[in-house]
Amino acid sequence: MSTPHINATLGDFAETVLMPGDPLRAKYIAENFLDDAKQVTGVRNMFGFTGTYKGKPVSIMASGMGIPSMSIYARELICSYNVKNLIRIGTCGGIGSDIKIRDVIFAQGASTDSNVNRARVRGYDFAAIADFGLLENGVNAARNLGVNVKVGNVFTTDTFYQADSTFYADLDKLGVLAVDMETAGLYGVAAEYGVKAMALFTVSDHVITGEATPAEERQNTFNEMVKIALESI
Ligand SMILES: O=P(O)(O)O[C@H]1O[C@H](CO)[C@@H](O)[C@H]1O
Ligand SMILES: O=c1cc[nH]c(=O)[nH]1
Repeated sequence: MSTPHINATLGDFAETVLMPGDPLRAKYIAENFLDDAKQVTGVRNMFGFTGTYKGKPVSIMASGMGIPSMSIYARELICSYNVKNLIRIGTCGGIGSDIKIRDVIFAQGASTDSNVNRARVRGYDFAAIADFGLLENGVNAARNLGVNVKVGNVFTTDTFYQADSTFYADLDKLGVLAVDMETAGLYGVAAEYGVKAMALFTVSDHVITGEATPAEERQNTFNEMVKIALESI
């Protein structure tokens, strides 16, 4: 059995799937963190792998960039492959003045300029939130690994290149920690189908100060976040 975008068979995915945006990061994680990893899907090069971490089955599946792409993969994983826990492991742009590049941030909630979640509630606001259990496990795993994390509201945008950069200052005043492009969509899909979702990120750049992580350091901070996610399951 396959879906329009995933050519795996039922049983190929574990109940818990970690989702980076980038397919090559999915491959990197499978090769460097999992035991007995095998590729289970590759339609459009949106790679998915299943293996074990410390004996527990886990899958890694890329989401691509943006809410529409994430929503397609999340929906197909849930409805056709019985996935129950979706954990986004991404990069984000820092917004808050106390957010530094390389920080790890958990998205307790995700605001958005997309209409997808309002469409789910007849045009009203929908508070897109992380599953509390996944969030708690993630924060505890970070504490056990000695990693300081920030937890709060993020903003999921459809527009990577904002025309008006003062928008970020407005978000900062509202306490929004960071910007990404998928989390509000993931939380909306998970709520619609009654499964659990959570997102954590490493801060790759700061959208107000312009500071960015040097490429060679990006992998190290990314590894830290992957370890937190894997230890949390
Ligand atoms: O690193 P990933 O997980 O792709 O996340 C961030 O990076 C992409 C933009 O460069 C968007 O997908 C954004 O959400
Ligand atoms: O979505 C994202 C991710 C990283 N940096 C940004 O500015 N935006």
